[in-house]
Amino acid sequence: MSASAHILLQKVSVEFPILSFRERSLRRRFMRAVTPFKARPQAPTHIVSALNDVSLDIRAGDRVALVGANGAGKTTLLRVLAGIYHPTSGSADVSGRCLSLFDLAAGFDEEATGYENIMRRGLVVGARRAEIEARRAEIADFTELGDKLDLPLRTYSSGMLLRLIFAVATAVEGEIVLLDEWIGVGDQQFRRKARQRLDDIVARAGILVLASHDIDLLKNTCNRAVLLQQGRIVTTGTVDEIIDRYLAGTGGAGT
Ligand SMILES: Nc1ncnc2c1ncn2[C@@H]1O[C@H](COP(=O)(O)OP(=O)(O)OP(=O)(O)O)[C@@H](O)[C@H]1O
Repeated sequence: MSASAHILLQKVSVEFPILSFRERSLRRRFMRAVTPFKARPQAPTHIVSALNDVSLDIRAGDRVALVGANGAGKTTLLRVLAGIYHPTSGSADVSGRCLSLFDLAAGFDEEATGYENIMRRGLVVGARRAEIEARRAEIADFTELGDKLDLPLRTYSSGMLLRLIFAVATAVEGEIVLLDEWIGVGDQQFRRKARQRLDDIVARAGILVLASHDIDLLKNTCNRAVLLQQGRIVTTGTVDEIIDRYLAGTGGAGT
């Protein structure tokens, strides 16, 4: 297990400015472009505050459960840790290589072959070209897709696609593993194999951050938990304490 992994979030907020539908229409955008600046009406925007003043110190050995109702900010927090979103204010320092096991379909190209996609997606998850080339045969073997890897992705069944996506996403190791729900893919036999691979990756990681609504999974996998509500941390503690509190409705949906 990597002992050097460390995450330090200090007062992190993430806001999304939302343009109104009217403002996004092509005609409106054209009119704005041709209207002198002073004569333009103010853009009617709405701001969604997805994370608000979030501070966390996560160290090697921590298996952190992100707990909260729909829209609480769990995925946004994972995306900040993965470097996909930058904080609107505050700072996010993440030391250690991150393996982001969510948004898995990003970086795949329907028209490219399975083999070409192994390289494309590998680069998206931050692996080096030489590293992916060295692991190409192992990734191909893991998918059990054989000659189908020479065909474009658009010819794959959904199960075949998931095998490829999972095999590539888990081909490189991370000191920090970020998971948005546990991944279960494929038919029964592949699912067992995938579960074993994921268990091994998590066991070797220095830090795990797992967002899920599956209480048993969180209790069995994590040792710490963070309860989020409307983008704010309500409380942190042991996974049992926090889940009991969440289930009791303190920080749950609608509270
Ligand atoms: N790209 C975006 N643009 C605008 N608002 C967003 C965006 N992403 C998230 N949000 C908003 O931020 C808030 C937090 O969303 P997030 O996806 O982080 O919640 P979550 O806790 O992961 O929810 P769930 O359990 O449903 O997956 C929600 O109000 C959501 O509507």
